[in-house]
Amino acid sequence: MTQPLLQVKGLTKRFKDRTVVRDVAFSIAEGSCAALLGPNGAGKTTTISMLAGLLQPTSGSIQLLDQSKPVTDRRMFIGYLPQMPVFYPWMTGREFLRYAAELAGLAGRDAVLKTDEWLENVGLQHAASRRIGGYSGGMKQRLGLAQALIHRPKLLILDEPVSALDPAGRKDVLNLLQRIRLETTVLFSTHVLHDAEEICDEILMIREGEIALQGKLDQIRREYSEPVIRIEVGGDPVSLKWMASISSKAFVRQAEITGNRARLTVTDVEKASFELMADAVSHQVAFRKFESGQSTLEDLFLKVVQA
Ligand SMILES: Nc1ncnc2c1ncn2[C@@H]1O[C@H](COP(=O)(O)OP(=O)(O)OP(=O)(O)O)[C@@H](O)[C@H]1O
Repeated sequence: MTQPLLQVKGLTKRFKDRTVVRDVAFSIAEGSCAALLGPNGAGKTTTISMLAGLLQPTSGSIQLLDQSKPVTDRRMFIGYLPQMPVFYPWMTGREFLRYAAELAGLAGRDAVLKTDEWLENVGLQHAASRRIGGYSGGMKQRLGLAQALIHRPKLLILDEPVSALDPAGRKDVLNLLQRIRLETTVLFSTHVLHDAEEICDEILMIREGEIALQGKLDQIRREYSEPVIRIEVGGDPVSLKWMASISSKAFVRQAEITGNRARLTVTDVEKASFELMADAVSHQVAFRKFESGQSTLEDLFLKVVQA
């Protein structure tokens, strides 16, 4: 069993009379990659800021553990990249990273060596002598990652690391995170499920400041996947009337019908497909689309978020 690296209990943050993070509890095992997933305003940045030590919790505990022993030097243990990292645009990439290395406690030759090593790791060696003001969003984010990792932290915490990037920048940063996660435990926040699915093995879904769902991605996928049928019919009165009647079928557990489209959660996908088709043919319904399969994590995410 892998050791927990981070243990959070009862974490709560109130701003004046408003509670924006409420009784959040989770733990992150060494070597895992966890996504804190939630819609805008769910409380991701507030939670991450408390974990990074930038915001004082109203109550609750955050424990960092190294081989089961409490960590005292948080600065060396954690690498952190905020949602909007601030760079000095007049500095070169190399100057900035050297400065970051010194701030992280590295000195002299060690700082120089680490600076070069990380410029190369994030693919910025050729741009190292250029001013950051001329960097693209993806380059800045890679520089931010190098800054967060230069002191070899055990835990890397990132707040929406790819949200502001174009598809190419996003891919660059996700690839880099994929590589890093082989040796560093990663926690990152995102409101994009796809980003979480791409590199993470654990998810924590947060909604209105509370954890709505958490666990291993595979397990959640298995546990919550349900047989689903999606139908689209023509806009004629006969088809629409039939559509409005299908939610009462015995095999339909849940129906979301909007006009000529329906998404049905059913008990048995084969039986339901057969009966729906036979019924539609006998009523002369104009089918445009009929799709059967399992619900996706996206369906679950939307359900959790919209609940
Ligand atoms: N300093 C503050 N004072 C008062 N309310 C705050 C403060 N910081 C955040 N909030 C509120 O707390 C809630 C959660 O904000 P937070 O930034 O943590 O959400 P988020 O999930 O990171 O959202 P986003 O994806 O938009 O960044 C929001 O309603 C926000 O307005």
